[in-house]
Amino acid sequence: MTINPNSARDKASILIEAMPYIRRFYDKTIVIKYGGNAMTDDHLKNCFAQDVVMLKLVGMNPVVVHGGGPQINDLLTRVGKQGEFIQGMRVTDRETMDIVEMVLGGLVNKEIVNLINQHGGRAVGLTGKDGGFIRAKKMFLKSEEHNEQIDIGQVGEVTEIDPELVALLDTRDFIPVIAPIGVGDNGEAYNINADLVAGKLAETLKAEKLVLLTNTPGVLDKQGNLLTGLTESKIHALVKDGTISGGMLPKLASCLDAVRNGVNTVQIIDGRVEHALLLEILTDAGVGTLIRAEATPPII
Ligand SMILES: Nc1ncnc2c1ncn2[C@@H]1O[C@H](COP(=O)(O)OP(=O)(O)O)[C@@H](O)[C@H]1O
Ligand SMILES: CC(=O)N[C@@H](CCC(=O)OP(=O)(O)O)C(=O)O
Repeated sequence: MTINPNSARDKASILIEAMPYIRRFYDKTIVIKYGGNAMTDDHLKNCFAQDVVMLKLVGMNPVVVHGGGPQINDLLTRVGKQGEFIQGMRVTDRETMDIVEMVLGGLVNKEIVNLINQHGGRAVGLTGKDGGFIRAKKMFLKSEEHNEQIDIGQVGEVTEIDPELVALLDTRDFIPVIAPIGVGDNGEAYNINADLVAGKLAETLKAEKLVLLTNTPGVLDKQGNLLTGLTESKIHALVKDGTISGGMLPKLASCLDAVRNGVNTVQIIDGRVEHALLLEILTDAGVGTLIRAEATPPII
């Protein structure tokens, strides 16, 4: 059927289509990871902010965790430094850490907060230092060949998230917008991959859904076809044969952690599509890659 958006009947049917989704997600927490690669142009950023406000207005509790990898790279280049990644994690020396905090906790966080507020929401920006709510410790990577530890500087892994601050904001209908910076036992700042924070936060908040917006249609096979219904064993096979690499590695690791720990649905979607978030949550047209627990039957 072709939908004519000018016809009253078709407009109504689009709205009615949203009803089961609104019912399902009403009063539920939805953690949204907004990747730096999906923050490409102003129009898309405005669409994203409108979608978040819409979800809040229909009674859901959206919590935004944002990245900003490309935006950090831009500032590093301006100060004459080159960004370096190992296994999808930025090598973070002290100077880089300062830039990460400036970009994530400052520029990117406040831009998203401002956009949501301009569209009628009430967003509040946080980093893990606020209320000390994201605790972290130093992360070491394992070298694939020699099983040795690789030190990548001030990069952290989440040890604990205190859900109270987010819950408090929720009671007053604020929308939390969270930058992935954690705080260590001695007050030191850690640069944490935003996917890892989003996954852990979804678990801690017992979110109904985790949605990750990025710059691909989802997880693709070697021919570029979209894959969905991915389970742990399928993901391991795709990592082993080199289909999955770079930034997709931490993304899928945190998706798997989230489904293992009680988040009902985890979906990677294309943030370059206008209103991708709204389409994913409120319509039958949601696309992208669904990640599911091994034993769960496919949702559709
Ligand atoms: N199998 C795959 N399917 C899709 N993307 C992949 C795959 N393997 C690696 N990637 C890379 O992962 C990137 C997404 O991760 P990342 O750059 O960290 O995005 P974000 O900033 O949204 O977190 C894609 O742009 C792509 O370059
Ligand atoms: C340790 C680490 O790699 N941290 C990331 C944090 C930002 C991020 O994750 O941004 P995206 O979601 O846009 O990739 C970084 O420094 O780029």
